[in-house]
Amino acid sequence: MLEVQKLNAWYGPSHVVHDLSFRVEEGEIVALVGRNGAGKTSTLRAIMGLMPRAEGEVRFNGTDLLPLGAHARFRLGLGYVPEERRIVPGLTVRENLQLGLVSAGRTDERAAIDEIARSFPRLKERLDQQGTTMSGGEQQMLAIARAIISKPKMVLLDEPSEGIMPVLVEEMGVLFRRLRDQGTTLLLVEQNVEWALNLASRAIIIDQGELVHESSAAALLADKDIQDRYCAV
Ligand SMILES: Nc1ncnc2c1ncn2[C@@H]1O[C@H](COP(=O)(O)OP(=O)(O)OP(=O)(O)O)[C@@H](O)[C@H]1O
Repeated sequence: MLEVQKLNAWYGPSHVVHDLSFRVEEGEIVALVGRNGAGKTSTLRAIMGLMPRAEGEVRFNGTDLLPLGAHARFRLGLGYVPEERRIVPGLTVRENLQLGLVSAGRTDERAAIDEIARSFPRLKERLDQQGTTMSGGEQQMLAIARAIISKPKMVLLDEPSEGIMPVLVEEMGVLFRRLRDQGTTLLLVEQNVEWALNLASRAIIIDQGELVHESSAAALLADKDIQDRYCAV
């Protein structure tokens, strides 16, 4: 579904992603891990068209994404939950969800919001509340809901469990498994390595912008040496 070939990316003069190649198959959860500053966020941003400069090839269901703008990538069915969540201040939960529909060009608004509210009971009770007045974990759930309301084929998630209380992290895991079972493909960047590896079928590690390890998630879960070498905080 997603084929990344010799991807390179830069912030100005700093070259932060180096010849990165990996694939994500349809319907799987892939964990992308590595220590702080390894280049995980930059990789997701390059896939989404949000890096100042990116070169190489990123194919999504055969279409080369790099020549396309970020908006066109959303429309092809790629969803993105950035690390900083970007819940819009001054807008209610419902209005934040509507933004997800608008950017994907989906118009059956009432049905879409009813449907998403069933999957996120915590949001259902708060549809008319300001999004930014919710807890950090609830805002993260809103950011995820906003990304999946348009039914993307694949979602890139940047450290969704960061700073979230354990009960919500648990709920998030259930949600990700359900999304996968419904056919959504997930690329999950995480610092919470054990949690991510328990959800994923495959794992990729990047270090200093390069791919240094690729295996089944179970194999990496069992390999504490590699985890310590590349994922220790
Ligand atoms: N806006 C920016 N301008 C310049 N350099 C940046 C910028 N954002 C990140 N970098 C640098 O790019 C490199 C990769 O950072 P990136 O955020 O992709 O790593 P990461 O693995 O996602 O780490 P983290 O877990 O801390 O988010 C780091 O050296 C970082 O300092």
